[in-house]
Amino acid sequence: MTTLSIFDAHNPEAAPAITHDPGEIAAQLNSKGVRFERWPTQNLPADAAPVEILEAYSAEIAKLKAESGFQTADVISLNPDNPQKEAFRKKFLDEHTHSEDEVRFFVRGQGIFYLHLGDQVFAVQCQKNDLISVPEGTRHWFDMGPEPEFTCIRLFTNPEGWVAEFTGDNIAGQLPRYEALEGEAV
Ligand SMILES: CSCCC(=O)C(=O)O
Ligand SMILES: [Fe+2]
Ligand code: NI
Repeated sequence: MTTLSIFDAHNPEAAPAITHDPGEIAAQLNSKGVRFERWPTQNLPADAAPVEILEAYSAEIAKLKAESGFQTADVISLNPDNPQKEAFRKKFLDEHTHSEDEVRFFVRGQGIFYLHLGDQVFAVQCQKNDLISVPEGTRHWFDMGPEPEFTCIRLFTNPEGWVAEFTGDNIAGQLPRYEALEGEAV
């Protein structure tokens, strides 16, 4: 179930405020300038090739490109049998920013986006159907967990795609990781 857990960035050990209501999650995120919507998905095989996924969602990608000026789309897809899963998980686990607006659309599985907005961290446990934006300059990180299972379409305004600037802040290490949040919020 999609879940939003809001933490106090200065008191990461305090219990978060938790909601599972998609309307409430959207309202909370929208009030911070973050887009959150639930879009229809198709049932594609877990091992579908990126080109097949981009083709299957070409209408949605065209809509997002026309609306928001996105130039590039790619696909990130992980399964628990991926021998490089630990390295992939690590790649996104530290707080970073992007110098452009980005969108993520979960067409399969789940993962947690942590958005550090002012004095709060919004941990969004995204699921299949969830579309979330990461506005330019937003401090954030992503945890796919130890047994990753997801397919995400990513949209970029930068033709080169994913470029991250790490903040050097270790806040990500102070908040509960995927394993802890998964149990707490379900
Ligand atoms: C679910 S997409 C992988 C994470 C990512 O692209 C990001 O943190 O920018
Ligand atoms: Fe990112
Ligand atoms: Ni619950």
